[in-house]
Amino acid sequence: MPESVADLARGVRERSRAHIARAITLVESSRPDHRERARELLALLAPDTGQGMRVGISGIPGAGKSTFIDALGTRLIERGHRVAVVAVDPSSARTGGSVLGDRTRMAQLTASEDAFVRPSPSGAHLGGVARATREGMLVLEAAGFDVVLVETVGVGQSEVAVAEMVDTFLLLALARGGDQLQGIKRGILEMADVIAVNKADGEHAGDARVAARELSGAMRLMNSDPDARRPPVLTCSAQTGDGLDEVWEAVLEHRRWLESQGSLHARRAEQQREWMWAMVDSELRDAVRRSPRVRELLAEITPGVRTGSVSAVDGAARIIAAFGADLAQRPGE
Ligand SMILES: Nc1nc2c(ncn2[C@@H]2O[C@H](COP(=O)(O)OP(=O)(O)OP(=O)(O)O)[C@@H](O)[C@H]2O)c(=O)[nH]1
Repeated sequence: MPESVADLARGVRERSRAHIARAITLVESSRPDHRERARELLALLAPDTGQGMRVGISGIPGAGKSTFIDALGTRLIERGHRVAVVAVDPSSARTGGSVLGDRTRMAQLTASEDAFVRPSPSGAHLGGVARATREGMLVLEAAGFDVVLVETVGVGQSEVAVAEMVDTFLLLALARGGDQLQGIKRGILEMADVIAVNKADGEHAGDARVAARELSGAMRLMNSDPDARRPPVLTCSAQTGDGLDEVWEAVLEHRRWLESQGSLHARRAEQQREWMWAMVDSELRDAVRRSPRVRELLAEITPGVRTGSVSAVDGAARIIAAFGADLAQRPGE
């Protein structure tokens, strides 16, 4: 007999690590009966969510994300915070195991009672992974974690998914020889609320300062509106701890700026609305793929779509019609 959802919710609120882990496993599952229980659980926990500071942390592999999160998280715990780390890494589906949020990469945090480090959920498509991470974040907020760090790799669409679930988006950059912007996509710079050039230590300290100045200049060029907020570009060393307090102060500063404009509330309200539609998209997509008529039709038309004898437009219209026919027959589905 599985434990009741009410017991699970109580355990989460009482901060039992075993309950928290089971609750996150439940919200990560895509099985329809688990989804039903997850919805009930999230409804019970809803009054205790939302109070966390949600901070996204992005950077190309090797930028030092895990070292940074370990060091920053440890400092925040020393100041009395409780820190959760979650991740969005759809590539973990391919490797069969998650890279981000790996326990061994955040040794200090993992050992702390006031931290909870959860690897990226695995999943075939980004929408499902992002849903699971977002719901995991809500569970952790209900368990009293007041800082939630959401880690992601600095490539592709996962940054967008993370930006849509956090209050502040922090980009960790690296100083490189020559063109400092190399490897950082413009779209990611545009999403950044705070930028920190990491590994500003030893012989590289000077390079990091140059890179920070160049990035700062690039941000000015990207947005010429004199009234626009420009993300600060700082330098830090996750290894020595230099600059970490300043980076956190910049995160808090961004938060105060959002609050002063009423934008924190507006940002979250907009995220909720977009989130609702993302769920509709993802659940519809799953329902269409489960529909028996659609499955039959797919077997019939997919070879033709590949060779071009059935156009993609025509194929899509027939899939939707087949799904509609299934729905009409079984309105409860
Ligand atoms: N010198 C220096 N090295 C650092 C710093 N931060 C991280 N590193 C080193 O950089 C390497 C990559 O750091 P990680 O924290 O694993 O980087 P990551 O961005 O999580 O990288 P992936 O695991 O590939 O996603 C490790 O060898 C770290 O020891 C720093 O501030 N200074």
